[in-house]
Amino acid sequence: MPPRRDLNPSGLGRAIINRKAKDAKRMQESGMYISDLDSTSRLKSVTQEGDLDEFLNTAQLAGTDFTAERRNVKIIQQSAGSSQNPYLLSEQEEISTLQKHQENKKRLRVPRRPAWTRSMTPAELEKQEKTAFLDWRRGLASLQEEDNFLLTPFERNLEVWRQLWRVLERSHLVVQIVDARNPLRFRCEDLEEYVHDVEGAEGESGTGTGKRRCLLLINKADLLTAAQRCQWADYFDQQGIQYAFFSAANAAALQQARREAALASEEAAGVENEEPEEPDDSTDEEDDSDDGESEYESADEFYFSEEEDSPAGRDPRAKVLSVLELEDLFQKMAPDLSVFSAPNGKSPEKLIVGLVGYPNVGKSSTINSLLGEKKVSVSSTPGKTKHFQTINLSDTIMLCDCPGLVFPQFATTKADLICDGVLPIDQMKEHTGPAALVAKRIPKEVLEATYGLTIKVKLVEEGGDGKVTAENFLIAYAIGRGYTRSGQGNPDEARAARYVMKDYVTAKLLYCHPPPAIPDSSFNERTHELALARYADKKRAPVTRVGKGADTFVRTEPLSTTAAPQSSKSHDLDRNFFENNSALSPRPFVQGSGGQDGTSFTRMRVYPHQNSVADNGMVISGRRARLASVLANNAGVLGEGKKHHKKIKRVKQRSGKGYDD
Ligand SMILES: Nc1nc2c(ncn2[C@@H]2O[C@H](COP(=O)(O)OP(=O)(O)OP(=O)(O)O)[C@@H](O)[C@H]2O)c(=O)[nH]1
Repeated sequence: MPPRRDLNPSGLGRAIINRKAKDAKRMQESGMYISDLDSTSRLKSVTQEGDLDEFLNTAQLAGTDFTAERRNVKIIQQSAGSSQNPYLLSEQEEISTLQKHQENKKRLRVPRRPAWTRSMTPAELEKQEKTAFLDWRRGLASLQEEDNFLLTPFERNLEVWRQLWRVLERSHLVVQIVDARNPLRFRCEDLEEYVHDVEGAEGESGTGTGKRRCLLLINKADLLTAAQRCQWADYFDQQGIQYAFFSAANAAALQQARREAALASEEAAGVENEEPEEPDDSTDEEDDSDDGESEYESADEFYFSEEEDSPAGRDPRAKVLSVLELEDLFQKMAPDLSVFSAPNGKSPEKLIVGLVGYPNVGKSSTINSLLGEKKVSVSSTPGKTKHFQTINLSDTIMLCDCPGLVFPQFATTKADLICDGVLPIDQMKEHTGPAALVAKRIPKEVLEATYGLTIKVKLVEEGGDGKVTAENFLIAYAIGRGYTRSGQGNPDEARAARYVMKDYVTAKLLYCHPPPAIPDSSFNERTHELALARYADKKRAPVTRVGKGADTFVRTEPLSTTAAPQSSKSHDLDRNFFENNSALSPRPFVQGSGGQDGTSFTRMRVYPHQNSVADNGMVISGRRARLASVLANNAGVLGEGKKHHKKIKRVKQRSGKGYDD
């Protein structure tokens, strides 16, 4: 007998189907035309759209009939024989482009949330937000098409902007976090203007405007020398910008040291390592568990401890604030909360600090360091934070973390955005542009010393210009690491580029943009000197060359730390030496085969960049270097605990560092 049909149509399966259909309908209405969406994909950051996507999304947002218009096709022509990368601008083009940007910067706006009241229905609210958003997108499109401006990929998903609107409405102090290596790239001036225009959370006209405050927090300040921070401080002072330097990485290192010191003193006192008890309210220490892993391993080598003793290092404007100093600054900068009174006359109980910024500038790390705990997941992949979160920092402060947002900006190139860590490297389709920028910004000697490579360049006598190009750098890197393309075994430049770009973004290859009117070369001179000192003892990887015809030979070059072009005499000498002493010559590095000399894996050998130079010139490990620098700068801070988080239990989380989820 066939099984009886279930006569009840309201089973779980039907409920799921109904739910999906409802979600899909809502999504259609909210601005994304795709239908298979759940709550996370609604918040997916959309910074790059194909023409068709853009066309359909615009049509969807408009919710009306549309007529397709033919777009003008721009052809970028490159003169034959030019060494200029077609994905980058020439020097002249860059100057005129920047000038044009400066003149038109007021036209780049953050989308505003239209005024709203509690009496509006959700549908009305939705409709007016979509209309305003569409107008905003049209404005940017006309900037691109009519005025021929090139814009950076910017956030196009209305849902993500809605997150920003909510964060701004809730916050009393809006902290814009920027990356110290390029603060102006990450600073959105219009956001600061918008903060002053934002209406109150109650949506009643005039209740919130002009009351919120802004602060520019320059995170990753550990990557700047004290002198560089002073130069930036001069610039920000001139512009009347409220700013502070901070390093979430230094703060985390200090917190870890505090935990280790506490653990060591417990052990010294002979305390049994039993199940940890709930911490006592009267103690300062907040946590006793630790996985011993630093979140900032990749950038660990950059601490300018010796700089802190210089006159620039003693300039209070250039000081890298500690966590407690930053918290104090929030309080000092806070507006009077009584002006934010709700209609019932009650003032807010806590200061709400909104944290806003581009992806990957370190918002989550800053929050973690403020909390002294890992509460927000940190990743080197941009765009990890998807939804805004509120976190109680203390009895008086609440943090509000906004997802990373790519604000509209005039573009120089997409390559710049990859270098700035705004666009994910794993989605990089064109690698020569970003690699050419790295080769232009980091001197040849530093590239060679960092990777232990010898980069061959075309000298003037050979018809070249003696400069490192993306191509010869990537080829040297790929050969040194044994990255070959399947098939003919040619060097895999695309793969090499991905590794190099990750190193650039995580600051293993460090370049800092100077304030306007300060030349690049002088600004980064000390940074490059320190990088050279750090890798001074690093050996060069052998270069494998294949000659032509009967003369074909494979040889390795001597290990040297200089990169002078070889004369024919030394060429012969080398050849002689290596052919006769092939047993002595180093073997090329083969991935997975252990150390470069064929011995077993050691961290020092495989990751030699994780060394740093101490004040006395000695090479010390990254974490020790960071700590030395932080301690030099904050004498006595090891004992400085934070009372208000002692109860938070640390949840062990994968850092995501070095991996892409
Ligand atoms: N050197 C250095 N690196 C830092 C610092 N703060 C964060 N980083 C690194 O920057 C990367 C991004 O940090 P996150 O805290 O995840 O950045 P986020 O702004 O929250 O990123 P989204 O989640 O994409 O919005 C990670 O690789 C961090 O290790 C710092 O003060 N110094």
